Amino acid sequence: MAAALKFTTSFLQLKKPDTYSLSRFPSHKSSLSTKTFVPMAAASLTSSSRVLGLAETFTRLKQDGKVAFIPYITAGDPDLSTTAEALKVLDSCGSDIIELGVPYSDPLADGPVIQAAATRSLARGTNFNAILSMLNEVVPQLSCPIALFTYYNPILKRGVEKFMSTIKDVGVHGLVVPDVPLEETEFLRKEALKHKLELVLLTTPTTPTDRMKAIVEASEGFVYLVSAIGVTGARVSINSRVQALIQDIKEATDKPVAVGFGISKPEHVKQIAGWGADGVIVGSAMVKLLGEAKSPEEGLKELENFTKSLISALP
Ligand SMILES: O=P(O)(O)OC[C@@H](O)[C@@H](O)c1c[nH]c2ccccc12
Repeated sequence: MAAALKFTTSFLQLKKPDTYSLSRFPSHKSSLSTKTFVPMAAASLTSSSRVLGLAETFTRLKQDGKVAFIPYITAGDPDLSTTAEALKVLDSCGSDIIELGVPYSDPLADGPVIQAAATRSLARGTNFNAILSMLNEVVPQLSCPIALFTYYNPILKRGVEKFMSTIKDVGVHGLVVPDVPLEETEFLRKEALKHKLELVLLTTPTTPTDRMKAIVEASEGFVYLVSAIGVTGARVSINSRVQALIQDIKEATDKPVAVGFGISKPEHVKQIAGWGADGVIVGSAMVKLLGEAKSPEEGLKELENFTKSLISALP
């Protein structure tokens, strides 16, 4: 899919930056129901212990016979303070990896829900530096790793080397770039490896076998299997071809395979886990709850309930 996506340079010049401050929320514990589960890992996190990376997370889950739950949300929608709380809610509910999207003005691979979220976030003035300062404060409070999700243009604007060192400094573990041209993937991968970042690559139902094999060979952390043709967005049902696609990938690599696109119900999660996926990725359904709620507090509560309903469907 990456090669199909032309890469654009129309990154919006942002208006008044959305400064990040948690002042709107008391400590997130009190903004969540008292029975909120805090995973043992978080409870036992000390200054000496560290958050596992993406590949390590899958290794640990596989040893426990578990499937990774990987939510995606758009940074700054409805605002960065809510994003900070949402990251903690998703972590406290037991998410294994969180994909955090950098809003972009030309999100070619995104459907209407995530496009609207990016538009709202950019209209608020969300910028990359504000996202970094939020992450700098929130990542140390999380027990699961963050995979930053960005289109290629914001990386090029900052410079690949500078981009990689900057996100590493705030504790990001992985990177997902859906529109990096195939011929530039190797360079991006080398720079990511230099900064101990895991660059996750994507394969799709229409990716030729030879190219899929090259992608899974080069992908770090896990392989992202896009389940459907087209753009992101909740689907009524999941393409039954995904089962065979997962097996094809597993014949080509021992790396974990996580499936995304369209997943929006517990039965989707159960189905994909039953097909042998090592992880499930849910974006639009999460983004919709957060971005379209009557208030941030309501959005966070709905996000918590929805996340728990999906995680409870995993083995
Ligand atoms: O939104 P969905 O259909 O649940 O799919 C996950 C997706 O949101 C997330 O992984 C993602 C957000 N934007 C993307 C662009 C390309 C590939 C993947 C993505």
